[in-house]
Amino acid sequence: MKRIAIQPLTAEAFAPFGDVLEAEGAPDKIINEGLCGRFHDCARLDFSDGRAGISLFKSEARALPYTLRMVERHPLGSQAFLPMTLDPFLVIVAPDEGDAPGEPLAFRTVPGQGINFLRGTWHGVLTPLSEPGLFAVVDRIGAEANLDEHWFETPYEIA
Ligand SMILES: NC(=O)N[C@@H](O)C(=O)O
Ligand code: NI
Repeated sequence: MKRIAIQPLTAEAFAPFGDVLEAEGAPDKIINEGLCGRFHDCARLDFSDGRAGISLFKSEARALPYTLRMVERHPLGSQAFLPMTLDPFLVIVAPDEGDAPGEPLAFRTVPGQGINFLRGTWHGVLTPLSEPGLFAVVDRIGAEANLDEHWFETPYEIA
């Protein structure tokens, strides 16, 4: 298997694939009588003609090295994963190369980071690294099929 090294998640490296949500640095606005900082409008959400929904995912943790067999994408909407714990998790994306994914990239979040996949971004399914893998997920709600999967001929080892 080809090995993919896990790198730290940064907004710059992730920008072609989505957004990193984190309350770092100066907030955009101080609210609530000066007791709260608002980090405003952090993600590029897109639900085409559907509507936004918030779901909760409670996922089993994965061990490293992680065998990546498949990536998926949602052609009709973005998908945000907002951890409800402070545990880092694994984020896997792949560039689109002629409607098929290219070589994946793997990132590890730091506590307090969430992510938003842009509409149509190839990504691995939710991969927590600790239990409970509890996340709020903001994505498109609609009756249409919104999932393309690509199974790799040869899996990758993520470590
Ligand atoms: N299928 C589903 O709801 N989850 C995936 O989209 C995922 O990215 O985990
Ligand atoms: Ni997804």
